[in-house]
Amino acid sequence: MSLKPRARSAAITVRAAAKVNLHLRVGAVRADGYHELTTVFQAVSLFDDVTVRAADVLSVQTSGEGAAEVPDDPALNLAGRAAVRVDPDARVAIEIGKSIPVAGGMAGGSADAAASLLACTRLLGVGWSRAELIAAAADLGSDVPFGLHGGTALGVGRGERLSPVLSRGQYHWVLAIAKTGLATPAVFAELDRLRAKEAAAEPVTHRPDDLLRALAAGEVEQVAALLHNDLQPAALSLQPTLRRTLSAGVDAGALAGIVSGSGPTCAFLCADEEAAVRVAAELAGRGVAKSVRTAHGPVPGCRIV
Ligand SMILES: C[C@@](CO)(OP(=O)(O)O)[C@H](O)COP(=O)(O)OP(=O)(O)OC[C@H]1O[C@@H](n2ccc(N)nc2=O)[C@H](O)[C@@H]1O
Ligand SMILES: Nc1ncnc2c1ncn2[C@@H]1O[C@H](COP(=O)(O)OP(=O)(O)O)[C@@H](O)[C@H]1O
Repeated sequence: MSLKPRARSAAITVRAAAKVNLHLRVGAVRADGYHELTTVFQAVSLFDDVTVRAADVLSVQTSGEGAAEVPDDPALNLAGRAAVRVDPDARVAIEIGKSIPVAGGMAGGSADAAASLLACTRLLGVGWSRAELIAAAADLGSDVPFGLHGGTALGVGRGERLSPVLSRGQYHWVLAIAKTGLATPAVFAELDRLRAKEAAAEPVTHRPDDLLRALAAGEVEQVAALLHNDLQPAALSLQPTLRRTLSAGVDAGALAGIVSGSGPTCAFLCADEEAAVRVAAELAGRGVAKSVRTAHGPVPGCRIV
């Protein structure tokens, strides 16, 4: 007789959002190999859908944007690993419908992990508190707690310790999705290499008070002027063609452009929705990206649909 918690419903689908880092300062390498960082995340309206149902064995199937680059082995797929974190003997079939670019610096895998955690706890009737859910998320990856949280948040530590940020208004983005991805560890390693070469001063990771004030006031132009990413030089060093993408977006009328997290997706903040549609059309015509999307933020974190 099985002592496993019983499945309570046939299938649960959780929708999970992508993120951009409005601000990302990378500090020193810690003893555990991670970098201390300070970041401001904003969840944006590109979504993956993760559906979990009871099954005989654990499996993961991915469809949609970039599915061929996502591992289906549950031991490698972050959504499969999340299911095992909920129950080491989880017998669930996980289906991921991807819209978030893979290895794009938009935390798609982390979003899927967060969605799978939420879906599996519900499906398997695991009565975790919110704190237990967040702790499991942090075990799975630095960006996973933000996948649950959504909205706008300040992240410290390795990015997993979050506090909510007051943000007024909607921000309209154009996302230029690159032909090939960048692996997050490689981008951090490239930053270390560049810093060692330049004998740079000790990096600073203090709270970005000016940006937090601009977000609270809903001043989009001010937010655009304050976008910052310490990983950008490393991403540009690994994919030099991104320089052309960044200038093309600004030439097309965006207020500012930035590499999203570890890249290579370039995110352009626009004055309003109309401007974003114009910039997206112009950028698509220049052929500097595999695809161009518009999105707005902030949007909520994982939710059951
Ligand atoms: C850079 C950021 C910005 O939000 O995300 P992406 O842009 O890649 O999505 C995050 O810091 C990534 O978060 P996540 O993708 O969850 O990373 P993890 O799985 O925790 O770590 C993957 C690898 O990235 C490096 N890493 C990550 C976080 C951190 N604070 N310091 C690091 O050095 C380490 O090499 C680590 O082994
Ligand atoms: N569910 C998943 N979705 C996407 N990538 C995944 C997933 N599970 C594991 N991966 C692996 O993680 C790598 C980085 O994933 P992703 O989260 O898309 O990028 P980033 O860290 O740049 O935001 C991918 O190249 C892939 O090999």
